[in-house]
Amino acid sequence: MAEWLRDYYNTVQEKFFGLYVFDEPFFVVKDPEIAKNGNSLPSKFYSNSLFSNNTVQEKFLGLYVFDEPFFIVKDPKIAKNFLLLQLFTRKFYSNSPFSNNTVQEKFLGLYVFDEPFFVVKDPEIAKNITIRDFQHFTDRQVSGPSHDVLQQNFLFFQKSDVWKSARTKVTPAFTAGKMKAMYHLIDASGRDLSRWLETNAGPVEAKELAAKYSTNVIAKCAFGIDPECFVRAKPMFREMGRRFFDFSWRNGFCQTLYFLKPRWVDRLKIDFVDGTSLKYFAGVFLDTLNSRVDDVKHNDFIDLLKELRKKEPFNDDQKLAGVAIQIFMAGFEPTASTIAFTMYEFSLNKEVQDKAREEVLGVLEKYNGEITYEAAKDCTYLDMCMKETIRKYPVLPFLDRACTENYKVPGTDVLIEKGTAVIIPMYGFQMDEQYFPDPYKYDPERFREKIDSDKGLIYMPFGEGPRICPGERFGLLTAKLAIMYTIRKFEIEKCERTPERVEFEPKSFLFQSKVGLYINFKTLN
Ligand code: HEM
Repeated sequence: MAEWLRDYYNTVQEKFFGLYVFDEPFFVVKDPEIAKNGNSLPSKFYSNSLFSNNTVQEKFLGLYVFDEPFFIVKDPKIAKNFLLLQLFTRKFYSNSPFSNNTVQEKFLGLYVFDEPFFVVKDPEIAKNITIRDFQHFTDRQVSGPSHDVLQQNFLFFQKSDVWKSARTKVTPAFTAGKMKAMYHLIDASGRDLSRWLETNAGPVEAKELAAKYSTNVIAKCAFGIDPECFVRAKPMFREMGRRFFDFSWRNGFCQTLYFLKPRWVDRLKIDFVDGTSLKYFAGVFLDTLNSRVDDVKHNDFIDLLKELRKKEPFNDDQKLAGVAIQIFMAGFEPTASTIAFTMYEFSLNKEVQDKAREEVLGVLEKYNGEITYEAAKDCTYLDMCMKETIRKYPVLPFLDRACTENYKVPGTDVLIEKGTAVIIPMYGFQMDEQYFPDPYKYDPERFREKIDSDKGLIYMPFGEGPRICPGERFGLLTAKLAIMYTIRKFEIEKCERTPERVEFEPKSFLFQSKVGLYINFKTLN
């Protein structure tokens, strides 16, 4: 990467160029005169005496002194507010802070602290990295915490052969047949949601509503319990789940470090999520596992994990608990977020909502008014709506990979060295108007035709390649059912507290709205 930055440096004719680090512009100096003047950094830079007509108006700037990046802060808020992980990926992707430079290129590089990151802007390179040349990028850059057996068994964090073996064992849990077998558990949660709305119609915070529903679903499927999120005032399962991704400084800081400074995580033994919640979920899972009589089949994830107990490397119950917690963690939040953002967009786009309802009611006539697995499959317009939701709100802002074998970018002299972090800014691609015109418009019609990925990736809400999300089918079915149960009986409307547009929470590495997504649910006549 250092080499690449040198190339980058050599191609720029200007005396300086710009880069974004997080969502803020960096000013990189190429001119010896400017660099020399930089010796008296603090006063000169701070006082604007060098570049009075340009970027030193910004709140901070950066420069290289030889090959060391320096970051000069001019704004007191920045230190507090640097966890803008999700937005930096889009800004990098879409525009250069200084318009005439190399961000027109197919990729760019940057330092995050002292680590080089390779940022992809080209669909073909994105496809090569995730699929065709996957053998060079088998791992994620994110830390694989070695200090804790539960978190070590999160598939998302696992590396190389350990990941490959675990992934092979877990994949059979997500086939269409397994989804069908678990359908009754998801459906029961859909009924809970619908019943709750019947007595609580009016303004409701959609994310909390959706999180209760998806927590019910995954608790039933992976922990064998019903947490009764729609019945109890403060269900423990939900309260503990909330701690995983709430907007605390602890989560913001630690979870960002997992992606940007994995070595610190290992050294400092930092947990990705709150330790009390981890212990709680492990306890619930192990209680269920140990109480199950061997020959009774439940057709849920626990059955599969019980099978795995007999085999390596899942011969330790703590490891199995880690897998169950991963299913919960990776599953409940993205699913809830997809449901909530779909409801939110329906509240703003009545014609889309009406069309989806018309389809659902039409399909249900064929199934005697019953929502079934087959009925859900028949709602193809609703599929288009889901796809549009996760285009605009893709849960994760980017895909991350680590280069596991030196890789020469085809058609260039650029070498990505083993160990370099790679970022594919999914949000950038999915909001790029050359691929998705008028990108802020919620328009499910974009998905009437299949997105062409022959030449490269432009749409990847579940990731791509061997590390693609295994829960895609499960997540989409769960989200679809929630919407079907809602719109068949309720009109979703804007209310006074509905935000005009969504602003993303800067402390979260996932896309989450900064404010509650309040919307009105009105019973249909
Ligand atoms: C709408 C819902 C969901 C979305 C948008 C979503 C999105 C994603 C994305 C973008 C990735 C990273 C893929 C990559 O790096 O190429 C991922 C990974 C993963 N997801 Fe999902 N996900 C969803 C639901 C679920 C569900 C329901 C489960 C489990 C029940 C799940 C389990 C996982 C796991 C275990 C991984 C890591 C896979 C690996 O590294 O091999 N996800 N998901």
